[in-house]
Amino acid sequence: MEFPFDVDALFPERITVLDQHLRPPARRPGTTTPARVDLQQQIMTIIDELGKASAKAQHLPAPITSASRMQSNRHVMYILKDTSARPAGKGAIVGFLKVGYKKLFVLDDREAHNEVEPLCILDFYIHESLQRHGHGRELFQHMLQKERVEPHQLAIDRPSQKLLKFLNKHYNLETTVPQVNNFVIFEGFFAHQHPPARKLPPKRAEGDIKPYSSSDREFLKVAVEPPWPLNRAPRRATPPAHPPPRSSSLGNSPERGPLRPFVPEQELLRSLRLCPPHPTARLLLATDPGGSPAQRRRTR
Ligand SMILES: CC(=O)SCCNC(=O)CCNC(=O)[C@H](O)C(C)(C)COP(=O)(O)OP(=O)(O)OC[C@H]1O[C@@H](n2cnc3c(N)ncnc32)[C@H](O)[C@@H]1OP(=O)(O)O
Repeated sequence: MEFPFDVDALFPERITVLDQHLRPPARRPGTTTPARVDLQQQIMTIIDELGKASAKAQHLPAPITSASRMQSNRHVMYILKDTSARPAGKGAIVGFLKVGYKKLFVLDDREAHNEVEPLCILDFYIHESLQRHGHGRELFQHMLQKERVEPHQLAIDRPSQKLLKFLNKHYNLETTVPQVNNFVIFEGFFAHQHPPARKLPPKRAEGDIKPYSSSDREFLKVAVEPPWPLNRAPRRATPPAHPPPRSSSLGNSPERGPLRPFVPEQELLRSLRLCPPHPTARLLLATDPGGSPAQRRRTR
């Protein structure tokens, strides 16, 4: 992937690691140094283009990786440059891997909920012309070493078939532990929780708790939709004009339909007993004059 500026000078190392600050790496001695703001603009251009290419490769309706999303999240991007081909002496980018810690509720093999904060594979892309040349493995290995994690300790955000094959081939990851969210975890995930699953800080104030295992890809569906099960259609006296969304089963992501009115209170409370609380639900209960504190406690 080529750019109209000198990628080779911008990223002196074969693999560059970027965090939310998008700081330009130190340049090689003797290279002219453009203004810092220009360098950061170049980095933002690279990230945006990589995000678009990755989305296209995965048939996503919109990129899940962009410079602005990097700046507003605590994700880490590993970017691999091509050190062999140097078109017009400006270098090229081979691909990237994006990771980040996320608080998730995952099921173990006894189907019990566990609150964990593992390192997650969020986005991964190698340029089409260079796939199956070992570049993906090189990036992945580098990330594992830097982050000090073992492959079975990772959670993967809705992996593609190619990524599942990749993980199987290079890391023998095959048997998954079925989940009800979009993350895939493999056998062995629960065997070693320290590290990488970060020790969680003391219980946060209720308002701070994030939605149920929110995937980075959620916003691709309906941006303002509340999470499952709050998005289920209310019971209706007359049949709906359209068939209801497919029901979910263990191991599959719940199918999300378009934004619907909230479920009736009793059904909502029943659903909430089955899953961790969500701020939207708390807001509903807090504004409901009939919702007693006892009812509210049941949602914890
Ligand atoms: C959470 C997420 O990010 S999900 C999205 C993952 N990204 C994508 O699907 C985008 C398109 N794919 C890619 O960019 C790349 O194929 C990656 C990132 C998945 C792997 O990078 P590569 O450089 O191709 O991997 P690398 O060369 O190190 O390993 C090759 C192995 O990956 C798997 N793989 C890679 N491409 C394919 C493919 N087209 N079909 C099937 N398996 C594939 C295979 O196991 C392959 O081994 P094989 O060639 O012996 O069958």
